[in-house]
Amino acid sequence: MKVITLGPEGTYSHRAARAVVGEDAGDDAIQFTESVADIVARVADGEAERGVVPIENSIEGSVTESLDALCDSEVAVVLELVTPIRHALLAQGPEFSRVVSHSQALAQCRSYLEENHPDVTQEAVASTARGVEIAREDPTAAGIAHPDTAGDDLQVLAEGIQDRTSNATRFLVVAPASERQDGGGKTSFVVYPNTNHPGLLLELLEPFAGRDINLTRIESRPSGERLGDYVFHIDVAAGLYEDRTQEALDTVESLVGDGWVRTLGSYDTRHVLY
Ligand SMILES: O=C(O)C(=O)C[C@]1(C(=O)O)C=C[C@@H](O)C=C1
Repeated sequence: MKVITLGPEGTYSHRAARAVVGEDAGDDAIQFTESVADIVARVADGEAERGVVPIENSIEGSVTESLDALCDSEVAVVLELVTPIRHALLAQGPEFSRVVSHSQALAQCRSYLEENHPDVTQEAVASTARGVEIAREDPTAAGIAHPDTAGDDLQVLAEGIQDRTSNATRFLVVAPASERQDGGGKTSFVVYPNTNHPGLLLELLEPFAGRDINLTRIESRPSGERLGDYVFHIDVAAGLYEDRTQEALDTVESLVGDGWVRTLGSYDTRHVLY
């Protein structure tokens, strides 16, 4: 199975993608791109069978680029992967003047950096692994990434530098929309009401609450159409195979007259340790 994820090699997304292709898969089973939106678009276009994208971190919250990509391209979600994230500080030596990493990784290590390296500048790049590549070429740069990315030429200056030991990131495995599943313990929807009136959100959530369906997450993102206009990402702890989920979905669809509801499908959760 061809899987595409965030590169270059060595990102946390790459580590999560390995769980999808299996340990025995060849090197060419995983392809890389440096944009999350591109991962989702290439799966939607049928160029890759699966895509692995980070969606939410326990410290820093949503990966908004991924949420927006799920609105812009039509795909299905077929699996959720949850992995612990333990960051290391990597550089050619202990003297460096800038830290280069993914914005999520920098934010997850905010307290550590403030306490230990208050004077270094912080630069966000497309991935943790891209930051490591920069550190490999530039002695003034340090990366924040998985310690295994250090190789022979970088020193692991500190390990476990995330602000909480419980740090974990949730990844979604996306597939072409035709592979949308009804089976699984969770279901994701994207709802664009395209209207606004008092109690609208309450009306959209009542169909779930009234059927005893637990919401595991709701996130609003700007629709991009106009200020104050939102798209809602809703995850529930129920599968589409259940009557109660179908009934709730029918009610939500009837509420969004000029808007739309995208059903991303049902899926299970796998916890991946590495
Ligand atoms: O840069 C990486 O290594 C990624 O896979 C991206 C990403 C993210 O977007 O959250 C994945 C897991 C960690 O939370 C840090 C960065």
